[in-house]
Amino acid sequence: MVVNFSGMPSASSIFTAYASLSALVMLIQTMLNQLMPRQFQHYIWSFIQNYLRTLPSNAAIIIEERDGMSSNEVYNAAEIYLSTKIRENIDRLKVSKRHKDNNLTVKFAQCEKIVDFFEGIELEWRFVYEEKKKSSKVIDEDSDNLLFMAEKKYFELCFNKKHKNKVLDVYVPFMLEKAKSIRAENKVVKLHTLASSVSYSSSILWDSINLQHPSTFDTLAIETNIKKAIIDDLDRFVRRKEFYKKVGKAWKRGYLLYGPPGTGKSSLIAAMANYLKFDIYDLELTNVKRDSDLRKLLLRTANRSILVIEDIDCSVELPDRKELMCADGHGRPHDLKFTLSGLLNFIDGLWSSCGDERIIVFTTNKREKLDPALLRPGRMDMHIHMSYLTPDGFKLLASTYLGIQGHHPLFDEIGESIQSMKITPAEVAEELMKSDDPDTSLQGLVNFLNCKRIETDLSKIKGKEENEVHNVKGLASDDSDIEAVTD
Ligand SMILES: Nc1ncnc2c1ncn2[C@@H]1O[C@H](COP(=O)(O)OP(=O)(O)OP(=O)(O)O)[C@@H](O)[C@H]1O
Ligand SMILES: [Mg+2]
Repeated sequence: MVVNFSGMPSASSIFTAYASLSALVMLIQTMLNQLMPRQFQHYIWSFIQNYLRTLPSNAAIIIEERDGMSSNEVYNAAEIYLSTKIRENIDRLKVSKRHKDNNLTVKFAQCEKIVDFFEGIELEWRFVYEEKKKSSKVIDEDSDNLLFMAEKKYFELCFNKKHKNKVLDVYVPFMLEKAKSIRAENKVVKLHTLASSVSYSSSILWDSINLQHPSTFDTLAIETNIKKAIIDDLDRFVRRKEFYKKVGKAWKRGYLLYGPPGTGKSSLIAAMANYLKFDIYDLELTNVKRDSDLRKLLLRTANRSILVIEDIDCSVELPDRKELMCADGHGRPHDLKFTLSGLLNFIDGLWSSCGDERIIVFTTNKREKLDPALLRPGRMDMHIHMSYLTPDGFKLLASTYLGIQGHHPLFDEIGESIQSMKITPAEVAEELMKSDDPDTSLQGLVNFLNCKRIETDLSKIKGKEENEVHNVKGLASDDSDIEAVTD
């Protein structure tokens, strides 16, 4: 952190001076705004500031918006931190909202001040905005954009000189941390998907939209102990930065979600993202043609994110690298397709060591169809079985979809049916959405479950009959051909 100290007057005297001057300052400001040209206003302001700086025993930290060509993290943090103090402290506010934001951004306007108290220290913040006479061109290091610098913005933080070390060593880091957690709280979770115009020649890019999936751990109907184990695992993962460093492992975690369609695999991923406020990168393997594309895409994923590869069993044929080398004929690695080993090695190696707090999730309907390389111990840290609905899971759905908190006369009947059949949460959720009236919805569900039971019984009978015919045929053709019988 680069600190810019101005040789400064005393905090108490500057505060007293500000206090007594404050009314006068407001008056002058109003007059200036109305009567004088902008340049002259600026001159008067500089004069007042310089006068205040001559007061003894005060220190001030200047926090400029930019540090040379790159943006200043302390400035950004100060802006966020102070936005939480603004409403109660000052009356002139700047309010804005970008399209992608959920909340209003509140900043304080030129020459307003905020007094903050930290462990008995009084700290006064002021925001200063200066227009430069001549604009200068610089390249923004963060975004590579060309900027025209026609203004200078900075915060001035004044306090008593004797607290200089504490302010620098404790208060400023405290403010940085606070800003980080506020930023995380307000973060809009994004869903990154592959840009649609994909061809062999053009490179593939991520496209992002706000994740609108409302699934949370509260709305997810899965067994309570599984839910708790997942939440505990995620919590442990995010707080273990030092642990991963100590043991020399990349800070990443892999989850394999498996189970029938409609049991909540995708909903669980959304719940994880909403819980951690991590962005999701949905990697559609069918759109990726080459190992090199895959590497590029993976390297363009941000930290604190979840990389998702859905339906890994059927999304793409992943031939083994050896086969491809043979196909090439010269023993050269083939680049026209990508390989499962390429994917897994890259994820385990370079990708995870290039970033922090990476989560990777694979989903499948059929775990038994997966390549053994994926199931190898240590590859995926947690295998989560998403199964059919349980009576408890149903109660949670009834509470989320219909607002029924306690018991309902139809619950026992529905519970018994759910217990004895394979019903997915998706099927039940669909039934519960059919009416606004809870009684009608539940009755609809009872009817649905009865029909399903009849269908299941019928198909069982049909299956049994076919099996019997099959057995008789097998025995008739060849007594020893047990394989044919069992097939
Ligand atoms: N466990 C669950 N808890 C709450 N709602 C669920 C659950 N499972 C499914 N649903 C509901 O069913 C819909 C479909 O579920 P989801 O897409 O998460 O299933 P999936 O397991 O990913 O299915 P697929 O294997 O077809 O991708 C969800 O939008 C949600 O409304
Ligand atoms: Mg899914």
